[in-house]
Amino acid sequence: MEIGVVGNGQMGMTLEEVIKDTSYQMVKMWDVFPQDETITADVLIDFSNPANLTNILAYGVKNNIPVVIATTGYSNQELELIEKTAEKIPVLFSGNYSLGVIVMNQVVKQLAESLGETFDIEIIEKHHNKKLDAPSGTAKMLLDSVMETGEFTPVYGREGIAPRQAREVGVHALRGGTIVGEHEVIFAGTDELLSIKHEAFSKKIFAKGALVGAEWLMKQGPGLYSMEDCLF
Ligand SMILES: NC(=O)C1=CN([C@@H]2O[C@H](COP(=O)(O)OP(=O)(O)OC[C@H]3O[C@@H](n4cnc5c(N)ncnc54)[C@H](OP(=O)(O)O)[C@@H]3O)[C@@H](O)[C@H]2O)C=CC1
Ligand SMILES: O=C(O)C1=N[C@H](C(=O)O)C[C@H](O)C1
Repeated sequence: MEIGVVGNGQMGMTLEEVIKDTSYQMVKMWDVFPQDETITADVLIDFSNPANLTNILAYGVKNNIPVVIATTGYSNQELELIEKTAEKIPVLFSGNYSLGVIVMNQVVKQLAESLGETFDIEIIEKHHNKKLDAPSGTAKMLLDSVMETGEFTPVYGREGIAPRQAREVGVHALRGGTIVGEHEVIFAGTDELLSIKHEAFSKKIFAKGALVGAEWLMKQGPGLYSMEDCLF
């Protein structure tokens, strides 16, 4: 598999390192993806910035190349563009490519179905002090899973007199040091609390997951896929 890597920051460099231990080749790496790229690859993997999205998707469509999107922090308009483009080429999109988080997301859905009526749900994410977007792509994915199960209102942080309302889902973003990524969802009931937490100890888990996704995506037709589609 010949891979084009978009992003030569922390994740791009981690992916390059991980690719070296496989039979795959990295054909090129970009920080800013140009409008007129001519190089060919079997698949693009993007760990960069939403600013690259339009050019990446246009390149994918023009050359009929599948795209794995790992960048986070997209606007609703950009998410619509991803959906539209996936009608033409295979696109894999996940706020998190680690196996643990994908399974956690499934469990959160089940817990929200069972407990959402009676327990209070809060999502807490912690990341390094270089992270640009908040809340994290993973926190948004976990929130979407809760929202699928019923009528909930997201509340992003609290300040001042802000008593909790029924069916709120609190979402809290913490930033500091070199935390790789931590996500916790708590289900707080009367006199009991259930929580599920994932901690990443290395960025390699995301790179390895994206490669599993890329290999799988190359065998799919046009469509918008999740890592759940890929793994289960
Ligand atoms: N889905 C997942 O599993 C994971 C997703 N991510 C996401 O991947 C993305 C990259 O993360 P990470 O490598 O840590 O970030 P870095 O800041 O280390 O790297 C960002 C890269 O994007 C490039 N870039 C291109 N255009 C812009 C722009 N307009 N503004 C800023 N950067 C730009 C940077 O180029 P330059 O250096 O020239 O500025 C750099 O190569 C983030 O969105 C992050 O949330 C991260 C880990 C896991
Ligand atoms: O920016 C990061 O570092 C990470 N971003 C992803 C997110 O926004 O959820 C995934 C992971 O937690 C690391």
